[in-house]
Amino acid sequence: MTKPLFETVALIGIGLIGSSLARVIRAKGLAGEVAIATRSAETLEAARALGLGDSYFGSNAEAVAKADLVIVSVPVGASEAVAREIGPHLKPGAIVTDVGSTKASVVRQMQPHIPDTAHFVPGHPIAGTEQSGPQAGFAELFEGRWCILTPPAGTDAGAIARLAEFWEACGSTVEEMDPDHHDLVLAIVSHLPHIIAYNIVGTADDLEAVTKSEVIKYSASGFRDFTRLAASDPVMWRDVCLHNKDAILEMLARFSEDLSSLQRAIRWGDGDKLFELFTRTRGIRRSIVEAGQDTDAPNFGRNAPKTDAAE
Ligand SMILES: NC(=O)C1=CN([C@@H]2O[C@H](COP(=O)(O)OP(=O)(O)OC[C@H]3O[C@@H](n4cnc5c(N)ncnc54)[C@H](O)[C@@H]3O)[C@@H](O)[C@H]2O)C=CC1
Ligand SMILES: O=C(O)C(=O)Cc1ccc(O)cc1
Repeated sequence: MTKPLFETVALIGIGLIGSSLARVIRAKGLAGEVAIATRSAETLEAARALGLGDSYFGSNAEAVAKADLVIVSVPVGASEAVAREIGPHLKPGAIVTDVGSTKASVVRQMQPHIPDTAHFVPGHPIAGTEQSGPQAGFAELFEGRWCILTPPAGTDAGAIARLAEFWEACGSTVEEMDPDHHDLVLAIVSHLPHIIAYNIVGTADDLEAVTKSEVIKYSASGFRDFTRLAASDPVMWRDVCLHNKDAILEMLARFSEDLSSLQRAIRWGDGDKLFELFTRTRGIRRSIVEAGQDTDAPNFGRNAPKTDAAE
């Protein structure tokens, strides 16, 4: 086995993403030692039972003391609390990163607590599923996926390169981006689809005539795809909405305008307009498939083993 990229990696938060990292680190020998801390004692015990790490800590501060790389994988609303706890205990030269789905807010929350002696390089793997918890992770999650890094100006280039090397070893392709740009792009390609899914499933559930058994019985694959997204973790997605508020509201405004236009076309029987839009969007799907970005739905969970939580 080749030399590990990092002597000790600390994983703060051991849910879907943290546990997938633990598994790929072990599978590819990317660290000499993996230290794990998470908020609840129950989750820590679950991680221990799954054998995800080498050492387990009830305190985030204790877990980072020896670490060369610290990866924070918690809901974005918990980022500041975690940074405040770990900041004073970081080893000089340590790299601190995160995996949060929003970036500008995470930078605002964490950066003030990271000492100058450490390197802060925020990140976001564009890889996940609707599941959560330490049982849900799998080593192949990051394979063939993008990982976006949003280092603040002036970040040590060597630290960025080492983190990029880590993500590449996990199977990802790394891109650098400005945090605000990241938040705008992700608002339309990831956050809005989830919000729309939560909304349509909620609307269907509210309609007495098609509730419960009929929603399940007659749901065609289109609606089923929405129910998968709408089964995503409520804490995580509450935090994404609260912490990428401006970009999401901007994209929702655009979305509502376009939806009104579609509504008008249906009301006035404007078949040409409907045909033009549906033809254009079909082309977009085809170009995604041709680019090898998608094989078949559901895209993001393609390698996920079936677990009870998935049912
Ligand atoms: N689920 C997904 O598909 C993806 C999620 N992300 C991001 O990754 C992060 C983690 O998400 P998941 O792993 O899916 O969530 P999860 O719910 O599976 O795991 C979250 C973990 O954080 C722990 N935690 C919460 N507050 C904490 C605190 N103060 N200190 C220590 N641990 C704490 C929980 O105990 C749990 O182990 C989120 O920021 C999310 O936006 C990024 C890409 C994909
Ligand atoms: O399950 C899906 O379809 C996803 O979209 C997973 C996902 C969720 C959040 C992210 O920040 C990145 C990927």
